[in-house]
Amino acid sequence: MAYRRKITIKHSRGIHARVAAALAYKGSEINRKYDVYIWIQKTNEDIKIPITSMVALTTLSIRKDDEIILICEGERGQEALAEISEYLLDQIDLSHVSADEVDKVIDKTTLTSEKIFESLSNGIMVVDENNVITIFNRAAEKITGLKRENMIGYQAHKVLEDSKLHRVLQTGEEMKGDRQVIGKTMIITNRSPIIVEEKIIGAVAVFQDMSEVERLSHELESVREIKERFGTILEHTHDAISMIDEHGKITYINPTFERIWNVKGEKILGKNMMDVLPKDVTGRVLRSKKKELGVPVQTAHHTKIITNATPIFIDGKLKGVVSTGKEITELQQMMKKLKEAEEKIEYFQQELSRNQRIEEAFHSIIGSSGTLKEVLTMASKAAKTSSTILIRGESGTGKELLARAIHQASEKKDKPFIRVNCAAIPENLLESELFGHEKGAFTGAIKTKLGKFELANQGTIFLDEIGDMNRDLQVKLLRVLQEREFERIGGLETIKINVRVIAATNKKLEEMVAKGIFREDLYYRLNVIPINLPPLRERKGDIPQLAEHFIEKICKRENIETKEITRKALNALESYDWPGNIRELENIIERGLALGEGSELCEDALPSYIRGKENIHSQELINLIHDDVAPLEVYEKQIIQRALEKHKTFNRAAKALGITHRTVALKARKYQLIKES
Ligand SMILES: Nc1ncnc2c1ncn2[C@@H]1O[C@H](COP(=O)(O)OP(=O)(O)OP(=O)(O)O)[C@@H](O)[C@H]1O
Repeated sequence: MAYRRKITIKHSRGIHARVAAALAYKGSEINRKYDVYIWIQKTNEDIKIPITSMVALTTLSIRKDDEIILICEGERGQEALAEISEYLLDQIDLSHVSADEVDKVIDKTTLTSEKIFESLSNGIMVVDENNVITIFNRAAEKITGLKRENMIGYQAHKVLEDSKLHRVLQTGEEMKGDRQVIGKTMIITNRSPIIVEEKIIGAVAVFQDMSEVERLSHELESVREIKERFGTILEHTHDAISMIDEHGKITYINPTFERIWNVKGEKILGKNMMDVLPKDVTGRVLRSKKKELGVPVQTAHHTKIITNATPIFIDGKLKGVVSTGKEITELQQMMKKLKEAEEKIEYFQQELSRNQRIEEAFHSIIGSSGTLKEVLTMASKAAKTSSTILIRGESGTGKELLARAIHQASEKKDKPFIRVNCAAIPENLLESELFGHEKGAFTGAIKTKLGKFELANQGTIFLDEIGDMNRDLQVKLLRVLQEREFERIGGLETIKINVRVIAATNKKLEEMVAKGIFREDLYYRLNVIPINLPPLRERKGDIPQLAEHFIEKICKRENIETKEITRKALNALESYDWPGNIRELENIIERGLALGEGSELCEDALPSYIRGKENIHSQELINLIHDDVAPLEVYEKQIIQRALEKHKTFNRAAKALGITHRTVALKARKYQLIKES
């Protein structure tokens, strides 16, 4: 029960410090006596102050004739109010109060104030009206790094350079939020005058160390920035993200989550996840406190997602669960696309390296005539397979060169390329050359020898002049082509091989087959991919390019300066028929470079039979006194031609030349001296 009473203060100086002390003393006496609690309130203010608090009473600044309300709680409040009112209205005769009692109250109040000052974390510096420091608390020492004994009793502006309290004393105006740096510390200071009875009796500065606040504000700023950034990421990611707190309440879901689960944030935020979306994994993780990764979940839309849910612990305490979910369909599509892209890349890489390999391999074959182009296209296609190839063409047309290029362009390029010239090896040795022999297999076989087929295993064997192989060997070769196996001469072991066969000939195999010289079955086995290299006379357009190529090649080899070929010389080369084909052209160029003088390869450096091809028929056949020596075939052709012109029939021409009728016929056909019917 509270009792109230309004009274007017009559004391001439209002409730000043000593009156407040006396009143506080009296108030506590009455409180005890009647077992009550008394407050004082100014009529126009809300705040009520316990009567026992001297400092608080003085802060009310109650003057003479001010109205106050006395409030008393307690059963005997009426009596207590009567006694304290009487005391107050009596004008508080201070002479009746023992100085000792008042001093006690003042002491207590002063000590309390000091304790308060000391325990404040803000620095406090008080000066009197002369700007002499009277209070400098511990926090002030700590913040400014200055010692109290060097401050108290000294004028503030003398010991603290930046102190502005003297200005406050002069103006009586407050200075708020003044920032200053003392040492390395940022300090914010509020300064106020202390005014008693309208007189400035001092000033107080309250300062606060802002370094920590600044640091915290920076930290807060960074945290805010991070929050903003993560917020943006979360809002825009394609993953469904949700968070629940430790009670299972939904605290966050992002737009993808809303879409995938067909929910609206404003409807489910704050609700329990288990109630709203029981299929979601987060509830389970909240209970188990263990993360779950890669959990397939079927959402409302029949969309399958893969969810990862992780509990969040802060200082060891479970604070909630965060989950991320990715649509499987999207994932699967991405995987599919990735796989397709990988396959494509692999394919293109293979194609690229294969094409590069083929291009490089065929780079050494010069010529751009249509016929050669066709041959190269065919050969590059054949290179991609492992089929047997039969290269046809006159001597010197580049059969071996092409065979090597095919090998280089093929998958087997890093494996051996073995060449066997079937015409150059005596018949009785060819078998052992091709298939090898065991030690003691025949006289002279002193040790086991590997054949060329074994050496070429995994690679390519080039059987040059295949038309010169005898029938027995043809059988054995046929078996290798069919079965991919053979035995060494004198050996029992069957040797398996994986070899690409490229055969070459300048012979007319079809005729040989017809005559029974060449096995038909072998012919078909070899002729899987036929490639015909045209003679040079049928692609004369390639001559300038070839000539240039050989000039460059030879000059480089001989370390001499490259020469240009004159138009006349080229004309001469182009008018010649080249029975020895490109090999012959290469030789002529080499000879011309060796014999010719000057910076150009001129017509003079060419042999006379090439220079004067137009007059060949009218020329003396062979003039060996001249330094020009042509390939044997050139002379042979001319001799046969002459003999036939003179003797008309093969028989008589043969007799005149001292060779058989058959040889004359063969040569005449070879040099196209007769019309084939
Ligand atoms: N198109 C070409 N470009 C550059 N050089 C070539 C070309 N054709 C052939 N040659 C060169 O001509 C010479 C003869 O070629 P290759 O030995 O390949 O002919 P071949 O037809 O195998 O001859 P043979 O039947 O007499 O064995 C080689 O030096 C070769 O490098």
